[in-house]
Amino acid sequence: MVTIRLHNSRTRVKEEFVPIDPGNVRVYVCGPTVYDRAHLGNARPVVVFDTLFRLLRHVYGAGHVTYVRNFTDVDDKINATALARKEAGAAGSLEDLIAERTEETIRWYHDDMDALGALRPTHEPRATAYVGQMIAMIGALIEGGHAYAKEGHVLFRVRSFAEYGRLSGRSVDDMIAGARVEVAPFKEDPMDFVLWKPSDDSLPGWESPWGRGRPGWHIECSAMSLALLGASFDIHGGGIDLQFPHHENEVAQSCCAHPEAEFARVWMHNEMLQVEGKKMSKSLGNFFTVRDLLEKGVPGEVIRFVFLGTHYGRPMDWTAEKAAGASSKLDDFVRLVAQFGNLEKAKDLQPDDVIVAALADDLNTHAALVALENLANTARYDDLARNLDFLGILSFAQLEQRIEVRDSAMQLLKPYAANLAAMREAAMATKDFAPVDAMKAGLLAAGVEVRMSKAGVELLPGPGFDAAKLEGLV
Ligand SMILES: Nc1ncnc2c1ncn2[C@@H]1O[C@H](COP(=O)(O)OP(=O)(O)OP(=O)(O)O)[C@@H](O)[C@H]1O
Ligand SMILES: [Zn+2]
Repeated sequence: MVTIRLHNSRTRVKEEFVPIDPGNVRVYVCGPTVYDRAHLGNARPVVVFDTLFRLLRHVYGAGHVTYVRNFTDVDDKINATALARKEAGAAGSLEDLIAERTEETIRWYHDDMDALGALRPTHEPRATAYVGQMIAMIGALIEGGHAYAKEGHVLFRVRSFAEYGRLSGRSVDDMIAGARVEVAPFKEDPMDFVLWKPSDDSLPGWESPWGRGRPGWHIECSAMSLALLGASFDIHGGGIDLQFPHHENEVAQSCCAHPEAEFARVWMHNEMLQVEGKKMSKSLGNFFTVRDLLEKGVPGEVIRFVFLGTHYGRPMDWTAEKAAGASSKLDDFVRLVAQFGNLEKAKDLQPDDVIVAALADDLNTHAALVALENLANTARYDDLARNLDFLGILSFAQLEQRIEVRDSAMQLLKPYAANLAAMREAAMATKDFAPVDAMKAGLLAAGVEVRMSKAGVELLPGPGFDAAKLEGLV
């Protein structure tokens, strides 16, 4: 069996990964708060943990991995978005507007992440479907002395958990000194964080022993991971921006509610997608959405390929150069598979050992891409196709479609190639090359790659090939 090694942010070392139950390897990743389109930064953890999911499925079997990624569909940012729409005159109750917004955002999210080749997780729980479990967990925390209710709020008593700060490597006192903790009259200690808060009539709320209210963000993940994966599971992932306070608070809640269990054994954090050295984020306003890029004609496989070029533990920038490089490399791969590969044979192959070993080494995706290129350079075209599919860059279905489009374009271009060859013949005699040049320019404008040599004229569909632009060329 392949040995997987992962950098565990909890222990801060790269460790051999040993699942609690190899028959059911369990992974939880914090998903999006669904109030708006995902920006490119939000897509990074999706690609990173999809790659992990694919590796685990390969090593332990597709039916032996449970991957949970939640939707946070109750949150003050969602309420604010819906309220703004209501104030702008949108029809329907606030609750309807909230439901409409979260449904719409979840659809967008699926469309965008599907385009990046991300497999759907095994479960995608919505927080609003687990409020009962959250209330139960909060009740247990109060009973155990780890939380207290005051003025309709329930707060987690941070000082009751000696290990608070372990995950992010901070002491409680440092945190108080450095953090923007909210001081509130209902808190015993400024570090204490909200498990439950009261909702007035204008806000979504659930009945609870502490009055009508809604959960805090952190308890959502603790309750959903418990419900779907149990009190101890293998891997918990998310962006490094969530390590503190979100993950620290998840640990505190889950470990105090279930002291007999270990919660997440391995913690993995992806570094940030940056814009000029700063985290891409909604609050800084320095973002563009995945949809923006897709609509600009940057296909999902190019985005994924660029992401895989940098190790998840390192910050990275998105640049047009990287996208152009990825795009031309992928075009080369497709051309090679189309010309020399056999997809039916490729489907029977196993993923390449070197690529699997690279991923097993703490998801060394950069090395995996180098190995992929090596398959192309050593004429292993069926393996190339197999591993494009394995890495989620181009599935077999996408490859088939690309090859079909390419073949029909080649068919379409045949008469143009014959024509151009004839024009060149004629120009040799008349010495007037202007018609040849005009034809060539027209073909280039239609995204056609023109190769003219002594041997003849070859026309190939290039990346921006547009058949409609061929009209009127002959
Ligand atoms: N710039 C980024 N690079 C990589 N991952 C990011 C980036 N920004 C957010 N994430 C990750 O995206 C996931 C979804 O997070 P969440 O829904 O909380 O983001 P958000 O609040 O919409 O983003 P923002 O941080 O822009 O306000 C989390 O795992 C988070 O760590
Ligand atoms: Zn979470």
